[in-house]
Amino acid sequence: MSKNQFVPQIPYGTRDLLLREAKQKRIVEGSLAELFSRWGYDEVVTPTFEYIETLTVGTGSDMHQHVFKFFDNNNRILVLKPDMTTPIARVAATRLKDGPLPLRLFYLTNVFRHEQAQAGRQCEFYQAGVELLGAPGPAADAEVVALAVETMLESGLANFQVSLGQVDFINGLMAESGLTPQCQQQIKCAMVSRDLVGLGEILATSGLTRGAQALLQQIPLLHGQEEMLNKACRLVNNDLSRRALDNLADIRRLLAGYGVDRYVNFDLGIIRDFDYYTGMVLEGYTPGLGFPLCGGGRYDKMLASFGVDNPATGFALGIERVLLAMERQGISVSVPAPEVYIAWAEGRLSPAIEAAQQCRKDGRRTKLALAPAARDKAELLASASGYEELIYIE
Ligand SMILES: N[C@@H](Cc1c[nH]c[nH+]1)C(=O)O
Repeated sequence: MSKNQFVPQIPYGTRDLLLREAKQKRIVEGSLAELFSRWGYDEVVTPTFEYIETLTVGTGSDMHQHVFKFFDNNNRILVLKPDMTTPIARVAATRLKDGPLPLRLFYLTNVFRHEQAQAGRQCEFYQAGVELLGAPGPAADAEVVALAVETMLESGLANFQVSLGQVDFINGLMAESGLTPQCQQQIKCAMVSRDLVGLGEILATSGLTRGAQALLQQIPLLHGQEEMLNKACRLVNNDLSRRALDNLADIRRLLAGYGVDRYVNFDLGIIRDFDYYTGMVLEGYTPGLGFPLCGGGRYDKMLASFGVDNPATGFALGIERVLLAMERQGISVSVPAPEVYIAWAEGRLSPAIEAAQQCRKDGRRTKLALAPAARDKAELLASASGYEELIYIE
């Protein structure tokens, strides 16, 4: 073997989805596409890459470090899309701006973010999601939360929870504290990564009173059912946070009508890694997976950045994360078995082709042997590969 033999590799954070995995992905995506259309959502497909100015609208400065960048022939910077919310906001504010509102759009796509790769968390990954544009208020948020729950049920998961937070709850507390924007940002970063020790250290040097520190330190621990919202309401002293809690209670009331409220709880410590959220935020979790299966929320300012001032809300689900959770929980996606294997004796290829074409016309999954084989060998091969039927042409 030559010393410099070429070993083909794939880039960091990418994966080949082979055979069964690719089939499972397609089955899950197919059933989600049907679910979304049953809820009145229409599919959109946008370019894989766009100009950096477009795709980083509202995502926060941190996102610049996480996008894959390259240049076009005119030296303009392009990026691979890190999510679909921004491209959909662009489409809604441009080509779809004169259509009736609200707009209900869905997507199934790969997205790209530079991350520390691990199982269920690659740099290229697949999302199924919806965006509901042009509708303010809890009715739209409740629809999105209910659909997030249905999405996970449709994928085959049973053991999961969708947690709801509200960015204005934390914003109100930050404003109440009088901390500098820089210190507020540090606190939010510690909360995004659920780093309670780091949060404690930042608060200890923040100059806040002990009472104010204790209040902010408690935020990540504020999760539970509706009683927790009442408890949180007693802790805060500002209208923004109180209105945020009322908003969550309104959404929760509507969710009861969808029959999904047992899958929903509250977590006031949720801070998403995109800066564009302006209201309710959601994250879906399942045991055994240390990161959310789905995430989303309300983003009422993003469309204004594209020139059309409309509210919006939505969520996206990580397809590989769902498949990984199902595998870990022993839930199988039933992949259709191969149906017919057509083998043939020496000189009988033409009638075998005819037989194969007939089976395919009849809608049966059919594989045709490409070389002659003895019947006993063909029988062995067909049963080892799990075919339902062998047709042997002699
Ligand atoms: N784009 C977000 C999810 C989302 C959809 N709509 C609103 N938020 C993400 O990838 O996490």
